Amino acid sequence: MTKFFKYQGTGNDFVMIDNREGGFDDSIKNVEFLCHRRFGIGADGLILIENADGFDFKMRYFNADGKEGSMCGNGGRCAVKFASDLGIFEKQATFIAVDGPHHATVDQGEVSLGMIDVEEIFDETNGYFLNTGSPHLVIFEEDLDNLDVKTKGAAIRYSDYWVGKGGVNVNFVQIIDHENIKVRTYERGVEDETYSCGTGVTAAAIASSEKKGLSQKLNIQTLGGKLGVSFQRGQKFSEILLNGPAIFVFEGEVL
Ligand SMILES: N[C@@H](CCC[C@H](N)C(=O)O)C(=O)O
Repeated sequence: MTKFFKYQGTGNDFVMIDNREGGFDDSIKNVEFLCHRRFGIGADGLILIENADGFDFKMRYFNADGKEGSMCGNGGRCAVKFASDLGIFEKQATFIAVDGPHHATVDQGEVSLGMIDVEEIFDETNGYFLNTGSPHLVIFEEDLDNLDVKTKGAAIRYSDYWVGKGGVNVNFVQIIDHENIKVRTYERGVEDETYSCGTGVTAAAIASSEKKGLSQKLNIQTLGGKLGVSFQRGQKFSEILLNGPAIFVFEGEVL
């Protein structure tokens, strides 16, 4: 039996496993099964909390397709809340993930997560590309409510160009005003629109500030709720913080 916990961060949902003693079957088949919304628990991804020397914990992230992925921002926030609920730390945590060390703070249900520095924004034919721990394309749109995100996002993600680069997450952004944007994301590895994507809204906020002159502290409306992103701009984009809720949903055991 595998003991699991389900968490969500603005509707981006994750199966969480405490794997500090090892033993979890992290095969593609098993992770895909656990994330399956009909045959399994159902989630956009699965996260393992493991031990790591010099850190409070190590986070390993797998997409719903069962493959170990790049960084997940909402998953990172949920991992921090899970580790806090397990009693691994009190208010401040330092953990290691696939993209390097992260610092985070928890204040009840809110988690503020430090993201990796972003070196550069690349102009692409249909948007802006940046890596916030995961690869993201940011496309500005006038009307997000009436956009077919799944069809449009999949067409871009599966284009020869992006498949050749290992795939991409596609974020559609509508500017509301100087401090507010709306974001909808097609996620690689889930291969669908998710309710929210942490590394995606981080990319959207940086691109909105840099390319459209918006604030360096933005409120972001996603399908699953509100997130905040702030950062500093120097030679690169640094001190990037992703803030928002990370919520325990239920726990159980699965064969
Ligand atoms: N939902 C995540 C993003 C996870 C990574 C992505 N699916 C990929 O493999 O590129 C987030 O909150 O950042």
